[in-house]
Amino acid sequence: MQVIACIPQISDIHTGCLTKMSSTEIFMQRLVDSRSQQAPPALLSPSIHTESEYIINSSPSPSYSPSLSSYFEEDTRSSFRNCTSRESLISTTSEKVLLMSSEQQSSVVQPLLTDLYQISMAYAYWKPNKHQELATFDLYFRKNPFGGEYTLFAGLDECLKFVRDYKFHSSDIEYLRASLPSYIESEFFDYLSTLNMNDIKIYAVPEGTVVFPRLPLMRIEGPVIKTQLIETTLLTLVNYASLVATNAARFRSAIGADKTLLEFGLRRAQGPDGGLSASKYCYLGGFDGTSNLLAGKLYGIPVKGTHAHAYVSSYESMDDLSERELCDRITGQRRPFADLCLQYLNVIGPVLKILPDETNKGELAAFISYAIAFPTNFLALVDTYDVLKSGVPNFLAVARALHECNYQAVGLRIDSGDLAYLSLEVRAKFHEISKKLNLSYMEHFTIVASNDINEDTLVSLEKQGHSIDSFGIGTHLVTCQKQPALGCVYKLVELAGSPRIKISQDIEKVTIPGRKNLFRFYGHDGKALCDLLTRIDEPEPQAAVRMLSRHPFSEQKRAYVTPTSVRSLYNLYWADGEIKYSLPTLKQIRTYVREQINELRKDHKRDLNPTPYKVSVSDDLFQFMHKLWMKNVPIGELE
Ligand SMILES: Nc1ncnc2c1ncn2[C@@H]1O[C@H](COP(=O)(O)OP(=O)(O)OP(=O)(O)O)[C@@H](O)[C@H]1O
Ligand SMILES: O=P(O)(O)OC[C@H]1O[C@H](OP(=O)(O)OP(=O)(O)O)[C@H](O)[C@@H]1O
Ligand SMILES: O=C(O)c1cccnc1
Ligand SMILES: [Mg+2]
Repeated sequence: MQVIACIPQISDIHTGCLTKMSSTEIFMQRLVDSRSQQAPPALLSPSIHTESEYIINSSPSPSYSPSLSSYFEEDTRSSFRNCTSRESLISTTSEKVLLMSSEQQSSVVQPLLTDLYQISMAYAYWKPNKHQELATFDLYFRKNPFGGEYTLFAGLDECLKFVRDYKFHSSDIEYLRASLPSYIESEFFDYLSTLNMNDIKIYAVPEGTVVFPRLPLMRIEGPVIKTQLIETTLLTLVNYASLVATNAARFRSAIGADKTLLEFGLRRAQGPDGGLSASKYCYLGGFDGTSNLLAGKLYGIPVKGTHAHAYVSSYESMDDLSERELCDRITGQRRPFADLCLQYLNVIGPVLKILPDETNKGELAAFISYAIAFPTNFLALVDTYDVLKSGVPNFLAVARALHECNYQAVGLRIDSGDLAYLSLEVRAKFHEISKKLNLSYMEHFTIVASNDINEDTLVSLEKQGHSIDSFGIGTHLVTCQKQPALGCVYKLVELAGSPRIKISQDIEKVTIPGRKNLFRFYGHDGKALCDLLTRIDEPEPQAAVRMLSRHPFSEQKRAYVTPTSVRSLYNLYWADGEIKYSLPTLKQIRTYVREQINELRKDHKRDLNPTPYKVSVSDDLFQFMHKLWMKNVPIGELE
């Protein structure tokens, strides 16, 4: 079986258009192949063919305040206008691609993507006919990641697609028959082969909601065999998604709303599926784009990119240039572009106080060649030899020559050295040149920085002062360097109408029993005050009504709270075999994430020792839980 994410795509952004038929057919064929001959009916339904054409254009907005206007809606701007707008910096030229409907799920997400013990338990539930007993499970985590005090809930959309498409295929059943002990009754496998998730219910907080430890992010109700069987897959869909989305949001908070953040992590991610998920959920968490083309195609994320050192070092001298001319954008006249670049290097050198002879001519040739290939999107990687003595003067010479041919360069990327210092020095040189040449836009060329950037680097760069417009971030973002896993768990809280509790010596690990509701209280400033869990049949808390909220475990920790407004956090997302709630697009979730983070008080978000947010329980739930706790803990005997 092949994971869709591994499959080489039929075109990349630089090589032109995909044709509608071929991409659909090939994509479909791969989906089918990858599910061992049988594609699930949902994947073969005609709806998958309803894809529409989009233009991959410049990004919608480099800022952190994207409007709902789609990246793909800005489809009519000319290349030249793209290149002059700051929004389009380092984006690719306009290319037509087909955006696949994101209705489908990576084929790796399927019922066998689970732990053996789920199937073992399923059989053990089924054999004594216990499997239809109604169970409730809570999915939650116990500690916020990265030393922070909030987490973004992500992955819900994928969980819902998973339960929607849940079906063991004949090869899965064959595999299970061959793998499990031979005395397992054959009827169990027959039962599994007809199993679907139509009679379970999933309540959840909306995807993108800011959440906290111990809050059930999802409440799953239904026959115990089914609700148990989906544990591992739901956890794997939520854990990394929420972790990396939270990481992205923290990077965003560190650098502010006005900088462009690009995810460059595919090469460093934990495998192809990890790379694809990283691109998706970093965008959700507040990044502006990705270098990952497949993520762009599948999820409609803006794709952006520059070039690598290999390209620069592939040229040794000006003699390597096989093409030296460029057509003027307006007149169409052929211009001696390489000669113009050399000429302008002689003008720029003295202004920057460098000897034109000293810049690396292989680098200059590479820049010239790249500018001829992408005259409207020229962005040069300037640190292959020496940023200030070679890369920047060469870049500026080419930019000036482009101007002569009625194009505007976009900017440059720095991938080593002291990024704060270099960016300020480079900006100062832009300033000098723009004054000298009387070309004011040159002062505002984009400076992209990359190279092992993490959250602390961003915080530090902000403190030092810098002139970077855009950050390309890979390794530390997608691998979640500071904390590589979120510990979401899935715990039974009720069976056959009776509450269940899991006791632990570690008080934080004791589960909160029974079916519960979840409310967020807001203060008069519109900021979130605290969250409150109640028993399922308690009356809903009301705005302006004072009520007692209690710490779930510490008896003495309690407070009266009078919320200005109250929000019920759960929606019923899955019931009667269908997704009940119209799911927002990735872009809408991204906007919601920003609103959610704005609802949090600053002190919960600061990078050093943030204030913990209060997650409380109602008095009723507190009493209920502690009674059950007492009942379940045996009294010790001292001798
Ligand atoms: N001004 C700065 N403040 C804090 N961290 C910075 C700053 N500039 C760069 N960094 C970070 O410092 C690290 C520098 O990496 P490293 O020591 O490997 O140097 P380098 O510039 O990549 O060296 P080389 O040119 O040899 O590859 C990177 O993680 C980078 O993100
Ligand atoms: O640094 P990251 O945050 O992971 O971002 C992605 C990196 O990937 C690229 O180069 P690569 O690391 O492959 O090679 P290089 O370090 O030698 O440039 C790019 O130049 C960045 O440095
Ligand atoms: O486009 C880039 O500059 C890029 C893409 C991936 C990794 N590093 C850099
Ligand atoms: Mg690197």
